[in-house]
Amino acid sequence: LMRSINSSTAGDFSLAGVMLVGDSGVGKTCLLVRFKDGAFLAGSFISTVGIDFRNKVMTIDAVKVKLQIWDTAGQERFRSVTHAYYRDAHALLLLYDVTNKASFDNIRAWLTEIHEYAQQDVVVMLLGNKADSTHDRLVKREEGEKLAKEFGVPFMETSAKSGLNVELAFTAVAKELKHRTMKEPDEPKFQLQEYVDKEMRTVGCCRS
Ligand SMILES: Nc1nc2c(ncn2[C@@H]2O[C@H](COP(=O)(O)OP(=O)(O)OP(=O)(O)O)[C@@H](O)[C@H]2O)c(=O)[nH]1
Repeated sequence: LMRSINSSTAGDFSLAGVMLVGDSGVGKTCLLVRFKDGAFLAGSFISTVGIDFRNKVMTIDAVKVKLQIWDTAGQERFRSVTHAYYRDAHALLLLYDVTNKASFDNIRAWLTEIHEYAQQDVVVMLLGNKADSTHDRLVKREEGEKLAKEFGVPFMETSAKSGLNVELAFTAVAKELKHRTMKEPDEPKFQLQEYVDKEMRTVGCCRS
Protein backbone atom coordinates (compact mmCIF):
# COMPACT_ATOMS: atom_id res chain seq x y z
CA LEU A 1 0.00 0.00 0.00
CA MET A 2 1.16 3.48 -0.75
CA ARG A 3 0.77 5.66 2.27
CA SER A 4 0.80 9.03 0.57
CA ILE A 5 -1.86 9.23 -2.09
CA ASN A 6 -0.07 9.84 -5.37
CA SER A 7 -1.68 12.51 -7.40
CA SER A 8 -0.34 13.81 -10.67
CA THR A 9 -0.21 17.53 -11.26
CA ALA A 10 -2.65 17.05 -14.12
CA GLY A 11 -4.97 15.95 -11.34
CA ASP A 12 -6.26 12.90 -13.11
CA PHE A 13 -4.97 10.03 -11.07
CA SER A 14 -4.60 9.10 -7.45
CA LEU A 15 -3.93 5.84 -5.69
CA ALA A 16 -5.74 4.96 -2.51
CA GLY A 17 -5.38 1.97 -0.23
CA VAL A 18 -8.63 0.63 1.20
CA MET A 19 -8.70 -2.24 3.67
CA LEU A 20 -11.65 -4.50 4.48
CA VAL A 21 -11.72 -5.60 8.10
CA GLY A 22 -14.09 -7.39 10.45
CA ASP A 23 -14.82 -10.83 11.90
CA SER A 24 -14.50 -13.97 9.82
CA GLY A 25 -17.62 -14.66 7.77
CA VAL A 26 -19.08 -11.13 7.76
CA GLY A 27 -18.72 -11.01 3.96
CA LYS A 28 -15.53 -9.03 3.24
CA THR A 29 -14.47 -11.19 0.29
CA CYS A 30 -18.02 -11.25 -1.11
CA LEU A 31 -18.28 -7.45 -0.83
CA LEU A 32 -15.05 -7.04 -2.76
CA VAL A 33 -16.08 -9.57 -5.42
CA ARG A 34 -19.45 -7.85 -5.79
CA PHE A 35 -17.76 -4.48 -6.20
CA LYS A 36 -15.06 -5.71 -8.57
CA ASP A 37 -16.97 -8.23 -10.68
CA GLY A 38 -20.63 -7.45 -9.96
CA ALA A 39 -21.19 -11.03 -8.88
CA PHE A 40 -22.12 -12.96 -5.79
CA LEU A 41 -20.75 -16.43 -5.39
CA ALA A 42 -23.22 -18.40 -3.34
CA GLY A 43 -22.15 -21.68 -1.83
CA SER A 44 -19.42 -22.83 0.44
CA PHE A 45 -17.58 -20.28 2.48
CA ILE A 46 -13.83 -20.18 1.90
CA SER A 47 -12.03 -18.16 4.54
CA THR A 48 -9.38 -15.74 3.38
CA VAL A 49 -5.87 -16.82 4.33
CA GLY A 50 -3.68 -13.90 5.35
CA ILE A 51 -4.38 -11.07 2.94
CA ASP A 52 -5.40 -10.60 -0.67
CA PHE A 53 -5.84 -7.55 -2.88
CA ARG A 54 -7.62 -6.29 -5.98
CA ASN A 55 -7.41 -3.00 -7.86
CA LYS A 56 -10.28 -1.00 -9.24
CA VAL A 57 -10.18 2.36 -10.96
CA MET A 58 -13.11 4.65 -10.24
CA THR A 59 -13.86 7.98 -11.86
CA ILE A 60 -14.68 10.51 -9.16
CA ASP A 61 -15.70 13.98 -10.33
CA ALA A 62 -13.84 13.37 -13.61
CA VAL A 63 -10.70 12.28 -11.76
CA LYS A 64 -9.42 8.72 -11.92
CA VAL A 65 -8.92 7.22 -8.49
CA LYS A 66 -7.23 3.84 -8.35
CA LEU A 67 -8.39 1.90 -5.34
CA GLN A 68 -6.10 -0.82 -4.12
CA ILE A 69 -8.42 -2.89 -1.98
CA TRP A 70 -7.01 -5.22 0.62
CA ASP A 71 -9.17 -8.09 1.78
CA THR A 72 -7.97 -9.26 5.16
CA ALA A 73 -8.61 -12.54 6.94
CA GLY A 74 -11.05 -12.15 9.82
CA GLN A 75 -9.77 -15.19 11.63
CA GLU A 76 -7.88 -14.48 14.82
CA ARG A 77 -4.83 -16.53 13.77
CA PHE A 78 -4.11 -14.08 10.93
CA ARG A 79 -4.33 -10.94 13.04
CA SER A 80 -0.58 -10.33 13.19
CA VAL A 81 -0.47 -10.36 9.38
CA THR A 82 -3.24 -7.78 9.03
CA HIS A 83 -1.80 -5.55 11.76
CA ALA A 84 1.20 -4.92 9.54
CA TYR A 85 -0.99 -3.47 6.80
CA TYR A 86 -3.08 -1.05 8.86
CA ARG A 87 -0.42 1.64 8.87
CA ASP A 88 -0.51 2.03 5.09
CA ALA A 89 -4.26 2.13 4.62
CA HIS A 90 -6.00 5.37 3.69
CA ALA A 91 -9.43 3.96 4.40
CA LEU A 92 -10.92 1.06 6.31
CA LEU A 93 -14.27 -0.53 5.63
CA LEU A 94 -15.20 -2.18 8.91
CA LEU A 95 -17.86 -4.84 8.49
CA TYR A 96 -20.20 -6.74 10.75
CA ASP A 97 -22.92 -9.17 9.76
CA VAL A 98 -26.48 -8.12 10.67
CA THR A 99 -27.33 -11.81 11.26
CA ASN A 100 -24.41 -12.31 13.65
CA LYS A 101 -24.65 -10.44 16.96
CA ALA A 102 -21.10 -11.37 18.03
CA SER A 103 -19.68 -9.76 14.89
CA PHE A 104 -21.51 -6.55 15.87
CA ASP A 105 -20.38 -6.72 19.51
CA ASN A 106 -16.79 -7.15 18.30
CA ILE A 107 -16.88 -3.82 16.44
CA ARG A 108 -15.71 -2.01 19.59
CA ALA A 109 -12.65 -4.25 19.74
CA TRP A 110 -12.01 -3.70 16.04
CA LEU A 111 -12.16 0.07 16.54
CA THR A 112 -9.71 -0.20 19.43
CA GLU A 113 -7.38 -2.18 17.19
CA ILE A 114 -7.76 0.37 14.38
CA HIS A 115 -6.95 3.14 16.83
CA GLU A 116 -3.82 1.27 17.84
CA TYR A 117 -2.47 0.28 14.42
CA ALA A 118 -3.87 2.58 11.74
CA GLN A 119 -2.91 6.17 10.89
CA GLN A 120 -4.77 8.80 12.87
CA ASP A 121 -6.34 10.35 9.78
CA VAL A 122 -7.55 7.05 8.33
CA VAL A 123 -11.09 7.12 6.93
CA VAL A 124 -13.23 4.54 8.71
CA MET A 125 -16.68 3.51 7.60
CA LEU A 126 -18.86 1.01 9.42
CA LEU A 127 -20.87 -1.38 7.24
CA GLY A 128 -23.67 -3.67 8.42
CA ASN A 129 -23.50 -6.36 5.75
CA LYS A 130 -26.01 -9.09 4.73
CA ALA A 131 -28.86 -6.55 4.89
CA ASP A 132 -30.74 -8.82 2.46
CA SER A 133 -31.26 -11.37 5.26
CA THR A 134 -34.59 -10.18 6.64
CA HIS A 135 -35.50 -13.38 8.49
CA ASP A 136 -32.17 -14.03 10.21
CA ARG A 137 -31.48 -10.42 11.11
CA LEU A 138 -30.32 -9.95 14.72
CA VAL A 139 -28.91 -6.42 14.58
CA LYS A 140 -31.26 -3.55 13.75
CA ARG A 141 -30.15 -0.78 11.45
CA GLU A 142 -30.69 1.70 14.31
CA GLU A 143 -28.20 -0.20 16.48
CA GLY A 144 -25.57 0.15 13.79
CA GLU A 145 -26.36 3.83 13.41
CA LYS A 146 -26.10 4.37 17.16
CA LEU A 147 -22.74 2.66 17.45
CA ALA A 148 -21.38 4.56 14.46
CA LYS A 149 -22.52 7.84 15.98
CA GLU A 150 -20.88 6.98 19.29
CA PHE A 151 -17.56 6.54 17.49
CA GLY A 152 -18.10 9.35 15.01
CA VAL A 153 -17.81 7.16 11.93
CA PRO A 154 -20.11 7.06 8.89
CA PHE A 155 -22.39 4.07 8.56
CA MET A 156 -24.59 2.22 6.14
CA GLU A 157 -25.99 -1.22 5.57
CA THR A 158 -24.85 -3.24 2.57
CA SER A 159 -25.50 -6.56 0.89
CA ALA A 160 -22.89 -8.34 -1.17
CA LYS A 161 -25.68 -10.71 -2.19
CA SER A 162 -28.14 -8.17 -3.61
CA GLY A 163 -25.56 -5.49 -4.30
CA LEU A 164 -27.30 -2.98 -2.02
CA ASN A 165 -25.06 0.05 -1.36
CA VAL A 166 -21.87 -1.78 -2.38
CA GLU A 167 -20.90 0.69 -5.11
CA LEU A 168 -21.96 3.54 -2.82
CA ALA A 169 -19.69 2.42 0.03
CA PHE A 170 -16.59 2.41 -2.17
CA THR A 171 -17.60 5.59 -4.00
CA ALA A 172 -18.10 7.46 -0.74
CA VAL A 173 -14.66 6.46 0.50
CA ALA A 174 -13.04 7.26 -2.85
CA LYS A 175 -14.72 10.68 -2.86
CA GLU A 176 -13.47 11.43 0.65
CA LEU A 177 -9.91 10.45 -0.29
CA LYS A 178 -10.05 12.35 -3.57
CA HIS A 179 -11.24 15.49 -1.75
CA ARG A 180 -8.44 15.20 0.76
CA THR A 181 -5.75 15.15 -1.91
CA MET A 182 -7.22 17.48 -4.50
CA LYS A 183 -9.36 19.93 -2.57
CA GLU A 184 -9.51 23.45 -3.95
CA PRO A 185 -8.61 26.02 -1.26
CA ASP A 186 -12.15 27.38 -0.96
CA GLU A 187 -13.90 24.06 -1.42
CA PRO A 188 -15.79 22.94 1.68
CA LYS A 189 -14.82 19.70 3.43
CA PHE A 190 -16.46 16.60 1.99
CA GLN A 191 -19.22 15.35 4.30
CA LEU A 192 -19.17 11.59 3.88
CA GLN A 193 -22.29 10.68 5.88
CA GLU A 194 -24.29 13.50 4.29
CA TYR A 195 -23.28 12.28 0.86
CA VAL A 196 -24.27 8.70 1.71
CA ASP A 197 -27.65 9.76 3.14
CA LYS A 198 -28.37 11.93 0.14
CA GLU A 199 -27.47 9.17 -2.31
CA MET A 200 -29.65 6.68 -0.46
CA ARG A 201 -32.59 9.07 -0.54
CA THR A 202 -32.11 9.56 -4.27
CA VAL A 203 -32.08 5.84 -4.90
CA GLY A 204 -35.08 5.55 -2.61
CA CYS A 205 -33.85 2.46 -0.94
CA CYS A 206 -33.03 1.10 2.40
CA ARG A 207 -34.58 3.71 4.67
CA SER A 208 -37.79 2.63 6.31
N1 LIG B 1 -27.09 -13.43 2.68
C1 LIG B 1 -25.85 -12.95 2.51
N2 LIG B 1 -24.78 -13.75 2.66
C2 LIG B 1 -23.55 -13.20 2.48
C3 LIG B 1 -23.36 -11.83 2.15
N3 LIG B 1 -22.04 -11.59 2.06
C4 LIG B 1 -21.43 -12.76 2.32
N4 LIG B 1 -22.33 -13.74 2.57
C5 LIG B 1 -22.02 -15.15 2.91
O1 LIG B 1 -21.24 -15.15 4.10
C6 LIG B 1 -20.21 -16.15 4.05
C7 LIG B 1 -18.85 -15.50 4.32
O2 LIG B 1 -18.53 -14.58 3.30
P1 LIG B 1 -17.01 -14.12 3.04
O3 LIG B 1 -17.07 -12.96 2.11
O4 LIG B 1 -16.18 -15.26 2.63
O5 LIG B 1 -16.58 -13.65 4.50
P2 LIG B 1 -15.22 -12.96 4.99
O6 LIG B 1 -15.57 -11.83 5.87
O7 LIG B 1 -14.37 -12.65 3.82
O8 LIG B 1 -14.54 -14.11 5.87
P3 LIG B 1 -12.95 -14.33 6.26
O9 LIG B 1 -12.21 -14.43 4.94
O10 LIG B 1 -12.88 -15.59 7.04
O11 LIG B 1 -12.53 -13.15 7.07
C8 LIG B 1 -20.34 -16.80 2.67
O12 LIG B 1 -21.01 -18.03 2.83
C9 LIG B 1 -21.16 -15.83 1.87
O13 LIG B 1 -21.95 -16.49 0.89
C10 LIG B 1 -24.53 -11.01 2.01
O14 LIG B 1 -24.50 -9.80 1.73
N5 LIG B 1 -25.74 -11.62 2.20
